[in-house]
Amino acid sequence: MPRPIVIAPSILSADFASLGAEVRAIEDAGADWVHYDVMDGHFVPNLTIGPGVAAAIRPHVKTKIDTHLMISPADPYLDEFAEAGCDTITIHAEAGPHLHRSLQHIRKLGKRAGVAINPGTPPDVVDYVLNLVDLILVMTVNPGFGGQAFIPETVAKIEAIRAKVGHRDIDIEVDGGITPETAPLVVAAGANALVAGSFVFQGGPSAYAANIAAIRRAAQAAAKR
Ligand SMILES: O=C(CO)[C@H](O)[C@H](O)COP(=O)(O)O
Ligand SMILES: [Fe+2]
Repeated sequence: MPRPIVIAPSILSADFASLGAEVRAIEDAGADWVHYDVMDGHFVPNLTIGPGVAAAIRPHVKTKIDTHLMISPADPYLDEFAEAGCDTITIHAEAGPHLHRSLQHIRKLGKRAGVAINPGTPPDVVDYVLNLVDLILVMTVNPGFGGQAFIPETVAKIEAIRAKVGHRDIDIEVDGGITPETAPLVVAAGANALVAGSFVFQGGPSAYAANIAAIRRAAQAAAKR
């Protein structure tokens, strides 16, 4: 069975002064997961939020917190993100020397384990951890900021990852520059989980449902082909 299409709005583009209300609004508008971006000013050139804010929004989230750790090292913080109530914890393959050990640790914490790969990273880094991952995040921009343009060369890499994953129970997620125009490209290449920040949050809460629906429609049309 193919994995269902998932739309995961990135709260990087939400109003940080009202995160609880923003999370409730995107879920009411049809979000499948809440994508939670953690940046350390070291692995990526930007700083965002940590496990404390994840714990604060947890009571407002009915779906899943899909955590994208853009931090190095990640290992010292995995327990804290698990305790905060994150459901999926995704680490970057480039962020540490012990990808296998880090993924084992996330699984031991009882969480879904994800591995993310930057646009310049070859797909082969996932070859020997396929049995340890629930999600592979193919970055479609260089991580660090919302609102960047989709990098078209990443489409071939999504295809390569889909060929490796086959019908395993693993989500293939994309993140960066996802809109109704780019969604069909990534879904046709094999992605099923689509993160979108600036597109979903544009226009404020009254526009969230239409924005999510526009991406979902474009993705589902491509999935049927
Ligand atoms: O991980 C990220 C950036 O590193 C964000 O999830 C991503 O940027 C989403 O934002 P947008 O849809 O605006 O590109
Ligand atoms: Fe992200």
